[in-house]
Amino acid sequence: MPSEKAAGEISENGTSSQSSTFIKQEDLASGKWLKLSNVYYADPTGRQRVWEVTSRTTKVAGDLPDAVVIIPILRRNLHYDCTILVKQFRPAFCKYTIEFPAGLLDPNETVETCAKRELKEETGYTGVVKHSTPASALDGGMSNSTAQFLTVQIDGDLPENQNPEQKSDEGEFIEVLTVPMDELLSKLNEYSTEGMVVDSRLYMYALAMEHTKGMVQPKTPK
Ligand SMILES: Nc1nc2c([nH]c(=O)n2[C@H]2C[C@H](O)[C@@H](COP(=O)(O)OP(=O)(O)O)O2)c(=O)[nH]1
Repeated sequence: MPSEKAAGEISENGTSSQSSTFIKQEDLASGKWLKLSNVYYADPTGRQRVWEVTSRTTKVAGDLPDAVVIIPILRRNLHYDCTILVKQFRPAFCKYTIEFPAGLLDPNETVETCAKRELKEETGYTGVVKHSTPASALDGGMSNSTAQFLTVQIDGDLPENQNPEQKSDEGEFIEVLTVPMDELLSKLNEYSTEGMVVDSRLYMYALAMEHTKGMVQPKTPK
């Protein structure tokens, strides 16, 4: 027999019988790039709660994301399809990370223009946008930071992609890694074993590809 739901309990289709509501935001500290705030809200039972939240001071208004992440697909004649990754020192970890190319959206820039600009700056490649996600959460437990993920196809046989040259910003030291799609998960595991921190979205992308290959079968109900 189905049990009675408590107020605010999440139902089977994922909706709540009542919803949480925003009360107010109190800024605690602000630097040049990041802000720390307390967000006060009422939970579905009406009880007031508080959550510590970080946000970027560069956040643009509206539904635009903070950042654009590029999923590059490099196609060349007589080569397996590859993706392009970036290795860089991340002070938050004091370690090198492996990530998809990405960058913050400039004011008045479209996500497509940002994706092409960041891909060019970080890797030297020029490509065509094939797919775009909505703005999605990057770390919802601690930040309101969002990103759109754009799949960009790179024709590696074009003259402009023969000798790709980065256009790095001052203070940016990025190593470009070309990894065959087929070997992505095993390469990421290698990087991890070697002490690098692999970005979780990149990891999940590689893992999902393994799932679709049937090497790791998601369990389905019989
Ligand atoms: N959190 C933080 N962001 C910074 C700092 N300095 C700084 O420039 N930024 C912002 C502005 C930089 O543009 C950005 C660098 O982050 P990346 O993910 O590598 O994106 P990119 O490809 O460079 O746009 O972070 C800082 O000290 N802290």
